Amino acid sequence: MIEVKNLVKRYGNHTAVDDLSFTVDKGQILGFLGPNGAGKSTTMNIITGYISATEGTVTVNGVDVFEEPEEVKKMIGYLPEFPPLYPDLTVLEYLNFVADIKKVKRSLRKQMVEEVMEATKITDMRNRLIKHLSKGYKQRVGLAQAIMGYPELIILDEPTVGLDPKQIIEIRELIRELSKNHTVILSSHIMQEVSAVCDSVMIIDKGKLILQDKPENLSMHFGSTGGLKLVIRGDKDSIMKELGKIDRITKYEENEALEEGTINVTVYCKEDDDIREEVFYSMSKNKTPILEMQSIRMSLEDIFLKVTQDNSSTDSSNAESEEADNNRKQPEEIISSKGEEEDSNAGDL
Ligand SMILES: Nc1ncnc2c1ncn2[C@@H]1O[C@H](COP(=O)(O)OP(=O)(O)OP(=O)(O)O)[C@@H](O)[C@H]1O
Repeated sequence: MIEVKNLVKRYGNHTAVDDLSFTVDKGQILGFLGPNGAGKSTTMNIITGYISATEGTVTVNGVDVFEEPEEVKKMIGYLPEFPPLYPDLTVLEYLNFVADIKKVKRSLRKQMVEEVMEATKITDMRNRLIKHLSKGYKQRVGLAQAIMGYPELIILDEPTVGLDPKQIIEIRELIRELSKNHTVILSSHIMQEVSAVCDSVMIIDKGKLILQDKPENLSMHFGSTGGLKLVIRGDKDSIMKELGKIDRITKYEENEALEEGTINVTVYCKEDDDIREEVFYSMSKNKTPILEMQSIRMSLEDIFLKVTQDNSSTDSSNAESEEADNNRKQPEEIISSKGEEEDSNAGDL
């Protein structure tokens, strides 16, 4: 469905997106995860045709974003970080306006507006001015404009930012619902969020892809934390003496044994070391069988913290520039000029 190849975006000598390649299959929800300034919004803005790339290609259903931006835009619904809403319009007026801009056929318009309001659960708010809606409802209206015209691909930039926990759950449910008929890419800096909603997670840091996998597989890529939980049958002194001969073990922690005649012990080694085989052969030679062996894996939060910490040393390069602020357009500019305009300030950093 989407193929991003060797994408690069430079602002002067600052590289916001650095040789990024990935694919998203039809019907998938891809979570785009990374700390502030990782390059999530920039990548999304390029996919939607809102800004240009310095290098690389992006195709949606085989259509090149840079060669046929209009075609691609028809396939994409976009909820930017700051949704393009008009506070002085009612929900219904606004959605009719969006349908108009998206060139929804007149004969289909009334029904589609009703369906979209139904899907995003805002029908009851149809006659309310947008400025009088809560943040959660405004976000739903933002989602409604993104799905108007039923694009195949929906891109959501930080869709739950600033919402309270109840609203967050509701928006996540909505996103899951949407994925039944659409391919969804959503960005977030909250690990919990992407693991709760997405089929696949991509972690980016400083514009580079760190990894892409299913949420449940993420920890595997980071290996163990250097810890190995063991249940071993046999004499405690003999086991501890044997383990003591393994130089690569840096620390032991004895836990309460749950089974008679066994010991529970956690052994630690350096983070990038793997002592499983050595422990196995050592205990085998000692004739003290290992009944259980479990690597202590990083939690999703640990992984994200690791990525974030690694990134923090380069914070100065991620400082929001004046240019970035200037780049944030007013709602009407976003709707009318999305993708049609080159990021004219690029290169002046
Ligand atoms: N118009 C611009 N001019 C100069 N630098 C920019 C511009 N837009 C973005 N950047 C820089 O590019 C980098 C990536 O920014 P981007 O907004 O894509 O990150 P992000 O992952 O979406 O972050 P956040 O979670 O904070 O929104 C940052 O260092 C940012 O300051």
